[in-house]
Amino acid sequence: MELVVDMGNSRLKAAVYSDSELSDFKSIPYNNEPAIECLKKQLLAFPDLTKLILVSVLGQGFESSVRGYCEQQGINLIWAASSENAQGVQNNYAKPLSLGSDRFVALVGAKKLFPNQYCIVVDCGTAVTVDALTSDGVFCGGVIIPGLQLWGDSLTSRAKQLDAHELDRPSVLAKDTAQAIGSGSLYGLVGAVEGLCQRIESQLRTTYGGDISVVRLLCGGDAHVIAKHSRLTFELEPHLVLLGLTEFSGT
Ligand SMILES: Nc1ncnc2c1ncn2[C@@H]1O[C@H](COP(=O)(O)OP(=O)(O)OP(=O)(O)O)[C@@H](O)[C@H]1O
Ligand SMILES: CC(C)(CO)[C@@H](O)C(=O)NCCC(=O)O
Ligand SMILES: [K+]
Repeated sequence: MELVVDMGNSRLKAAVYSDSELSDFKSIPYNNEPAIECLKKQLLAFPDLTKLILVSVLGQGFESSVRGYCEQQGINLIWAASSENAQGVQNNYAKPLSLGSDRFVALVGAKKLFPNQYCIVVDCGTAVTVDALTSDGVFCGGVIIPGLQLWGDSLTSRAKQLDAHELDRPSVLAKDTAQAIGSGSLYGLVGAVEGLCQRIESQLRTTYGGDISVVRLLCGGDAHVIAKHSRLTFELEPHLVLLGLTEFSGT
C-alpha cells in the first residue's frame, strides 16, 4: 500500500492511498518529539508499506534523516518538492525551488480538482498562505501570514497582562481577556484572508479579464473554522495537500 504524508511545522498529516482513494486520515502533533521520530512511529504501523510519498517544510537535515531511514527499511520514497514546472503547475516564484513544497503540492491538488479554473488556494496551518493559480496552471504568486494559533501566541508572549486565548467563544464584544484575544485572532484572520482573496481576485481580473471566475479553496488544520466564520464562499478541501501528493505517485 501507499502512504501520503505532509510534514508541517507543527503536525504530521497522513493518509493511505489505494485504488485512487485516500482513507485513514491522521493529524498528529509533534509536541516535544523530533518530527522524524513521529514519522517513524507512523510508518511502523504499516508493515506492508510499499511506497511513501512525502512533502516536508522541515529542511535539509530532516530530509537526510528520512532518506536514510527509507533506504535502510527498503521503503520506496517519493520526495515531493517545488520545481519550475511539474504536475501541471508552472511555478513563477522568483526562485522556484524556494517556494514551500507544501504550497506547490497544494497547487497541484487544486489543479487536479479544478483543471481549467482560476484558483486561490488558502492553506490554514501554522502559517497561512494565500496563493493564486491561473486556469492554465500558472502559479502567479501569493502571500504568507501567521496562522490562527500564532495570532494569539504573539500577544501572550509579548504583553504582560495577556496570558491566555480561547478560540471557542468568539464574540466581537468579548467580555474577558482570553475571549477578547481569541475573538480578535479568529475574526482578524478571517478578515485578513477575505481581504487578501479580494485583492488577489481584483489583480487577476485586471490581468486576465474582468469576466473570469475564481474558485477559492480552503485547506489545512484551521480550514473549517475559517470557512465557518467567513462571509466568502470557499471550497472546503481540508486534505488538499495529501490529494496533491497523490499526483506524484507515478513519478
Ligand atoms: N488536532 C488538533 N489539535 C489542535 N489544533 C489543531 C488540530 N488539528 C489542527 N489544528 C489547528 O490547525 C493549525 C495547524 O494546521 P495544520 O495541522 O494544517 O498544519 P501544521 O502542521 O501545524 O502546520 P503547517 O502549516 O506547517 O503544515 C493550528 O493553528 C491549530 O489551530
Ligand atoms: C510558508 C510555510 C511555512 C507554510 O507551511 C512553508 O510553505 C514554508 O516554509 N515556505 C518556504 C518559504 C516560501 O514559501 O516562500
Ligand atoms: K501546511
